[in-house]
Amino acid sequence: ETGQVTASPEQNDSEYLSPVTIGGQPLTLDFDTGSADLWVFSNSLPSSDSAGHVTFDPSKSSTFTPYSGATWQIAYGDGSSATGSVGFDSVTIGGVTVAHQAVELADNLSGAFVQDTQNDGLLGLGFSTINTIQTQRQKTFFENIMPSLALPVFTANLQADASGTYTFGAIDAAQYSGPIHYTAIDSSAGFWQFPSPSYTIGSNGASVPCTTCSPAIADTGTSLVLLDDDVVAAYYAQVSGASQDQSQGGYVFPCSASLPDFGVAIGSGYTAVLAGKEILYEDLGGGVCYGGLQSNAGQGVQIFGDVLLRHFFAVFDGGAKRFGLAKKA
Ligand SMILES: Cc1ccc(-c2noc([C@H]3C[C@@H](O)CN3)n2)cc1F
Repeated sequence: ETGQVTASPEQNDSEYLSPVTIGGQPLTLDFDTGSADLWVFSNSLPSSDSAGHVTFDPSKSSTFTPYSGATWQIAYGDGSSATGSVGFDSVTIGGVTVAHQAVELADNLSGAFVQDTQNDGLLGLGFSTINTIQTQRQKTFFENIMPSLALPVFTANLQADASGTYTFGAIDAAQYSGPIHYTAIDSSAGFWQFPSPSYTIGSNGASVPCTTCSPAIADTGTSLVLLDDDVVAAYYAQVSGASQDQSQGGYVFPCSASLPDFGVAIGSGYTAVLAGKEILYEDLGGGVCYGGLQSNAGQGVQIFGDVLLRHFFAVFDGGAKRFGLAKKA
């Protein structure tokens, strides 16, 4: 079987939200290839936290079964966090259903989630080695559905400031053109992780080998592209007027600045290039703009988020354990 759902951007394409039905209840979730928990706002949250959000009410689902004693607690790259209890229910995405999916019910979460009222929770599409359910971690929606899919894959066709698509079980030829450039992934850390051994700066920039570059992960749940400090410094050294602004939390530059193209290696065979203008992430006002390339704060992994992914058609191949990018159709 195959299924397809829309991916709708929030402001600044900061995240993409997709419709999911859980126990017959429709919710809007942030699909995140950088984590492996499926959690939702639930009616056990204080109303001060759930105001403005759609909440899942297990008592209204005829198919919900509690997983008594199980708990979960998760923290995200930006410091946001959530915790709660666990049950199992039927989860449907684009007509594709897992009957017995672990569903994590938030009964406590950090402010950023409360304020983000379009978002009713997250759906992890990483590997369940990083699922946080204790004492027995549970599989993701994709891991559960994979054996029933026509192809053991899902694709992300995110768009800049427009509605895109997640597709499960097929690589839709109508969504891309030319070859898909694959790299093998190492899922041992729970991510869609691959080496990124070089980068390019400028339209005819030579490829800079980067033997010390951290491996990269494809992360639909991260808005920006977070790079090793030496790489991001090398880029903004080419942008006149760029500086690191502590108050804004990263590199800013004059909105009128000329931005060089930037390319990152996807494994050793392909360099994904972003046009300079695609690196202007947000206009902060006063002629100051915030960059889409920022530091990974020495995390030891480079995070290729939506600023990169929204310019490509991305294939997450769970069968062959590989990740691929292609030009959009
Ligand atoms: C308010 C809010 C905060 C964070 C996130 C978030 N979702 O995915 C991720 C990245 C970072 C890494 O943790 C896994 N993928 N971050 C979503 C939110 F709605």
